[in-house]
Amino acid sequence: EKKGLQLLDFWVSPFGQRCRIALAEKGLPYEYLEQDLSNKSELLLRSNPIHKKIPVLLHDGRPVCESLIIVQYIDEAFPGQGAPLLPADPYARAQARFWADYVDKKVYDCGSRLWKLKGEAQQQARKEMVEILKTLEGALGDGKFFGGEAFGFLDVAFVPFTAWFLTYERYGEFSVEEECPRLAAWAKRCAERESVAKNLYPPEKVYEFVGGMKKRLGIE
Ligand SMILES: N[C@@H](CCC(=O)N[C@@H](CSO)C(=O)NCC(=O)O)C(=O)O
Repeated sequence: EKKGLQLLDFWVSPFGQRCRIALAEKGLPYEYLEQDLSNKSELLLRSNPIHKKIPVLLHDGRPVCESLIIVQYIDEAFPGQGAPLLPADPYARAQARFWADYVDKKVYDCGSRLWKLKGEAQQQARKEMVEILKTLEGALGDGKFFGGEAFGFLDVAFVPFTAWFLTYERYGEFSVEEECPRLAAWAKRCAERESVAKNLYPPEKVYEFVGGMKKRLGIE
């Protein structure tokens, strides 16, 4: 098997972007392998036979699956590289993992309902999304980052979704700036970091991608 790091990924995936940002924050070189999810490669199917999803990190040929697990693996497998992503204190680690799990449980699913559904169901998703973002803004408090002074694990877990805010705002007819000004400021702060700027796509590109998905799904 190949030595070093390969990342099986898909350009617009917020889950894959978590891994790209973590690798960049650690200064770790890796081979990026874009995957065709409509015609999955042998490599993807044998690297993640259970979920058959990206991202998958291959470390000296050994696969690590699930984006939050990959980010934590990177932190643990390369301790000397760059700053730690997870806090040292076990209680702080538990809190960071709690909120990363919250992001995983809430944001993507609610966001998908926001652009897939219509009428009452879409209104419900809009209400939920504003609630989710306000809750996350509460977790941020008046910190510079979710990790406090330092950009950390929870920032990595959530920041890819900031490229979807424009899409959520347009389909949900709300403004993140208005509803969650501190969260909007955090997103701008993160966007100034090279690891984020290099790995997120412009919100308009994400909006176009979602428009294409709606067409492919036959949702006008
Ligand atoms: N919990 C996982 C989710 C990955 C995922 O949804 N990957 C999608 C593309 S991004 O939306 C995927 O690979 N889908 C392919 C498929 O479902 O066939 C993680 O955090 O890594």
